[in-house]
Amino acid sequence: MNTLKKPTEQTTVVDRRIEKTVPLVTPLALHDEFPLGDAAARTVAAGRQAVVDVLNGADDRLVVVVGPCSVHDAKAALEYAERLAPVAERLSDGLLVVMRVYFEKPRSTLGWKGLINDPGLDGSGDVNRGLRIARQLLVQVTELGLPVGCEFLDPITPQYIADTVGWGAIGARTVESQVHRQLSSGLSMPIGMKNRPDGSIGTAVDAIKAAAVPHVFTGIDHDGAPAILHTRGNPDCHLVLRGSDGGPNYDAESVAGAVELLRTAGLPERVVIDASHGNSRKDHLRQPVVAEEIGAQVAAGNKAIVGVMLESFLQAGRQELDPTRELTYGQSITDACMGWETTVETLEKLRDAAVARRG
Ligand SMILES: O=C[C@H](O)[C@H](O)COP(=O)(O)O
Ligand SMILES: C=C(OP(=O)(O)O)C(=O)O
Repeated sequence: MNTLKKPTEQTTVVDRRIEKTVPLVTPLALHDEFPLGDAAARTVAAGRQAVVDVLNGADDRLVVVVGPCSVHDAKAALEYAERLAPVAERLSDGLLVVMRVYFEKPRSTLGWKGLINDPGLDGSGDVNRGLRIARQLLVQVTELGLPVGCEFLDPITPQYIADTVGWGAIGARTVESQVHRQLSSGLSMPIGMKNRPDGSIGTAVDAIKAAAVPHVFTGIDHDGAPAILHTRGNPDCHLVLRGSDGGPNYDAESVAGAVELLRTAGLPERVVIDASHGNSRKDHLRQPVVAEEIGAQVAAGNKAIVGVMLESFLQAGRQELDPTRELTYGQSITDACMGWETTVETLEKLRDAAVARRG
């Protein structure tokens, strides 16, 4: 219910297209309900620092951000995390594994906008429930010792979940947005800036520069009260090459071009490469091939490649969100993902590539 009291004349001009307003849980209440324990907080802090060390060349491993395109079922996502944790440990001499736990989906036009926005998968928009499920899962995954990666899309939600996140992304569709650049300047973890869907890398380079410095913008504080946020600037933003509508940009020539752009901009020469999206043309069968080609560049000594992103779930492929039939357990309802076995093989090859580069 909108409770603003207004004179009659004003009621004819205010909120003409707001159907209803529902109170939102406060960040503090959600933190109290699902607290991040000491061990989980250590996982977050250590994960962030390890990513920064890889970005800065102090750690010669590859960061691999791997997991479902989106979480729509917390049970399946937790099962995935339970499988991933021991694999991450086994390959930790070459890889720093961060699990993709994505709750916010930017859409090209329309579509399901992710579990925080619509946990019922039916357009009912129960954001309070979505935030609860999301935070609980994030805490559970970090309790397994796995650092978590999220895309930040809504400028309000970080207050609810950002303390659990080890690595963040600003997506291809929002990398040009001042709101997201300001937000990144205040986020506590390293942020990957993706190239634009049309392929513009310059826009992501601009985002890295913009987020590196302090900003002042409006948001909410932990009590949920409106607040003016003064940020410190984020020195740990970096480029993510995700291909484009026109084709991939993971090949050696494209990577060299991107690194040159970073060098010319006076930025550290480091890139994460997303093997999915424009680089696989959203074909999950292409992802292991792309990852292998990225691995070959790494094994040949390319030190600018500091990370790889993979979209992977328990079951290969994707399914339509169809209310008339039951969903297949552990399969993506957004972009197609690699299945579990292929994921493990791909991670093992990337680990070998990182170890070969060291040698
Ligand atoms: O990662 C997921 C999708 O690529 C992204 O949300 C855009 O999806 P859409 O083009 O199907 O809307
Ligand atoms: C939406 C995503 O990617 P992009 O912004 O590159 O399309 C994603 O990684 O979920």
